[in-house]
Amino acid sequence: MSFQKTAGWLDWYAGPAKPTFIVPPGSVDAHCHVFGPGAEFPFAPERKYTPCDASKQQLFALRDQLGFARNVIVQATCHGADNRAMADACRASEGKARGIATVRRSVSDDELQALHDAGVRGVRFNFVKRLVDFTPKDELLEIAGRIAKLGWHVVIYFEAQDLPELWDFFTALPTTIVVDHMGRPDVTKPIDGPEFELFVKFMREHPNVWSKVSCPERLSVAGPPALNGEQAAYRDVVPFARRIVETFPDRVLWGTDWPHPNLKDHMPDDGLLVDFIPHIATTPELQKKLLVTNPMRLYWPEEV
Ligand SMILES: O=C(O)c1cc(C(=O)O)oc(=O)c1
Repeated sequence: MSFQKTAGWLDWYAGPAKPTFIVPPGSVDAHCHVFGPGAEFPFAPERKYTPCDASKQQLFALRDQLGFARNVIVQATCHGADNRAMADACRASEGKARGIATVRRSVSDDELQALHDAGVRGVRFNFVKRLVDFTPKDELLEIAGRIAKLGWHVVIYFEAQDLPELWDFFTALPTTIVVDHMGRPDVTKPIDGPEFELFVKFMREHPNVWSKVSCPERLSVAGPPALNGEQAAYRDVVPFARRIVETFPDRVLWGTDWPHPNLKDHMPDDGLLVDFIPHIATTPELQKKLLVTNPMRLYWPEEV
């Protein structure tokens, strides 16, 4: 099948810089996606956007270029609950990728087991309205109860203003919870204002909650973009990410978010995104936790 990209779609950045920051050995890019390729793994009919292709081979080439050892491949919403592209990439990685799936209540135990065998270790619940249709909470709780038995966790994606309304649901989940992109703070608001404080409280009061300190390119308002060798990109996001890394050093993960769906302004150079890391994890100890120890504990516990 051939697909027409959403109007204005920005393709991922070809030929990223070699990062100046050398990541510690065994580093994990804990949030990235594959898109199709559409001809092999068609995009889902219910999708809200149609991306460019971004194949497993291209993802693995990026991993090597950036100096990373492993990936966690998160099911992208353009594939709905059809996990074939993600699972195929995990299987092809020879143990160097784990996956996060999207499933419906109708998923069978055999299907869950097959995903587990491919390397899946969690499911994603998405509350960002421009990306997905609403799924009833009782369906999500039922899924969470089932995947908990496999030792999986739940990844949640939501926007900061929706946390109050979602709080009771999130705190009822029985597994480890991983928040995508710091719960998308509005970085024009004060770092010690009520909105971000609520997110910090969410993590402080719930030791099962982890956060990805990813996506400065999505959250930044003031820039500058990670392009053309910029070594101090997305300065307005730094205090937010740094606060989470320093307050919860054992519950943070980092990912490129390649191939960066739905960016409207610019497509970052992923090499320069890696150079963002030492601004938010400022010591070798914090960097090792963020990039190696934490993701290994969550995704490859049998190796630690
Ligand atoms: O903000 C987004 O548009 C976005 C979309 C998806 C997805 O479509 O799965 O994943 C992300 O991590 C971020």
